[in-house]
Amino acid sequence: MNNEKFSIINRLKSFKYAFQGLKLFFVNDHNGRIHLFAAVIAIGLSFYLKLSALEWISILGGISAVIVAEILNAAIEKLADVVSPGFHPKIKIVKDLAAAAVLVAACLALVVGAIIFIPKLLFLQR
Ligand SMILES: Nc1ncnc2c1ncn2[C@@H]1O[C@H](COP(=O)(O)OP(=O)(O)OP(=O)(O)O)[C@@H](O)[C@H]1O
Repeated sequence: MNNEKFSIINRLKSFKYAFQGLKLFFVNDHNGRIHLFAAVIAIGLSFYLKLSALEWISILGGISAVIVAEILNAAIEKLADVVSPGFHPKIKIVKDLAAAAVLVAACLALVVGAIIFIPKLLFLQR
């Protein structure tokens, strides 16, 4: 437990650092930029297709799961590169597991997107 006195300034600083992390991810990280682009497309399509509240929740849930997984994956990769700059079989397992988390979230988001968008897009063309 932290015995430091509660300070609103320190809480605000934590937000500042978190936003610095977000900026690092979405501006400097290639995967982050790709995910931001995909999220913008999905949100744009959701507005265009006038999704219901439940459909919006599913799409936003999918987007956040992928972005959260990718941010944690990027953080783990950076930490692993400091801990072991050279090849290490255990670092391989750590990095592969972190990448697997992104893969699972991305596949599920893709399925959710397909279930919601495909019937609406097919219906639009008739
Ligand atoms: N230090 C290491 N020791 C062992 N295996 C590693 C190491 N670094 C990377 N690897 C292997 O290479 C794969 C890719 O690692 P890397 O850090 O390049 O991830 P990436 O997703 O390609 O990176 P980026 O996000 O920069 O594109 C890992 O999943 C792991 O199997």
